[in-house]
Amino acid sequence: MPAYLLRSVRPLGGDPVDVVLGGPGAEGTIAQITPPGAAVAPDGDVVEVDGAGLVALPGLVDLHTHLREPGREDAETVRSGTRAAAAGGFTAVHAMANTSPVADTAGVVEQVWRLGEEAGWVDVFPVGAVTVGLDGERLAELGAMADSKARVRVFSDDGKCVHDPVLMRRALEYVKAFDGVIAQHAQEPRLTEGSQMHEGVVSAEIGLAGWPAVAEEAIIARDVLLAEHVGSRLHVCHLSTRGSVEIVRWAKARGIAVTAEATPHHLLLTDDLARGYDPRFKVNPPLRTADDVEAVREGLADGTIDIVATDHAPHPREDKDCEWAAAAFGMTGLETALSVVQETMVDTGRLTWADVARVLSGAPARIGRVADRHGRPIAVGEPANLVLVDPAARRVVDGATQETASANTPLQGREIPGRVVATFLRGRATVFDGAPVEADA
Ligand SMILES: NC(=O)N[C@@H](CC(=O)O)C(=O)O
Ligand SMILES: [Zn+2]
Ligand SMILES: [Zn+2]
Repeated sequence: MPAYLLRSVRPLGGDPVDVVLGGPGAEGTIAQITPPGAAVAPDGDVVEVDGAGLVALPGLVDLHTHLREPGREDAETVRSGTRAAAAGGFTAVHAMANTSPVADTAGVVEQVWRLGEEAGWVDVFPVGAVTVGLDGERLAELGAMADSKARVRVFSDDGKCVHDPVLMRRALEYVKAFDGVIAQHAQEPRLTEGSQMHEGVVSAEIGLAGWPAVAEEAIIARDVLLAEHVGSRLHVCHLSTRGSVEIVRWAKARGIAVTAEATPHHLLLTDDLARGYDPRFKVNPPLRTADDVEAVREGLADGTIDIVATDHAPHPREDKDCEWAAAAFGMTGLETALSVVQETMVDTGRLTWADVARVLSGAPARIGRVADRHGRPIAVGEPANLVLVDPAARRVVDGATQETASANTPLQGREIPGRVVATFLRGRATVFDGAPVEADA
């Protein structure tokens, strides 16, 4: 593996520096950070990169990815999904548990973890299911998953809501023993029976069954109170409404240990897009109104929302190329997340690149309890997990040419800013010159 000498990159968008990754005695770590032109090439094989204009960020960490393996390898595999993650600038992803079989035992989470190690594109941290089979009836063996090789700390029935308040309470109590967190998919099931899109003016006009904001907000309100009552840690998945932002803001002011995520699509897109009945825009929770999008941006800017998580949800063509009501919920996001955050938050002046490093790397690593290895500062001696971004580039999204095995991007044909030029995982380039690099290449 060569060392890399990155000339004149801008860590967190700050002043240019030279950065050296790896070299004798510093394998896998950041070896030097110097004023531009002052870095000394290490002995041995060195690749020099002209980094003028490039922003360096710590490798991105996704707390919410669906890799679909085991069971739905027609939509994605650990290999294809993590290659897509590297292409998007990620060095770690948390893989959701709604696979087939469900990741509800030590055996399945270890299998997913091992597949991630073998693929080598990013570190894969399996999420464990809260309930057996995601059926919401019996707690899964959370302790066994925590103690397994996969060291699970994040537990979620994502795709489904843990709607029984007694089970939710027990799960919150149980994970305290190993510093775990329950990541809730907040969707009151009775209020969303048959729901197809956000309940509002557009759903009434086009005649699709509504998914009211209150179905999300009622669960978040209940869960922050449960987290307070038992003194445990709650994470709110893909929060999408103004009311949800307000509840989390209230809970944080009260000192409740709650964290929240927003997806790129809820930062950018609205329910108006359902008018064309194109199932690309069908997702859980649904795309909401422009006012909700504004509230989510405000929440991310003021720290109420801790992180951006992709909720990358690949689906094969036959589950998306059909009429709206029959189509699966979900959209891909790993390869466009950073660009959407740039467009909605950085280019609008609402977040700095240092903030982006926090919401897409530092904070998700802390919430997922992997901050000993990921989401670290860009400093000498730290693991060389980095992404180099060209914020001046523009590109047109095409699902057919992405690394993910599925084409259900909601941004098809759209021009977005920013491009990942290189991704480094412990000093190895997983992406170079904008293209994925096989480990043995
Ligand atoms: N977001 C989605 O619409 N779908 C996700 C499940 C989920 O995140 O709730 C999926 O697994 O396809
Ligand atoms: Zn979900
Ligand atoms: Zn999800």
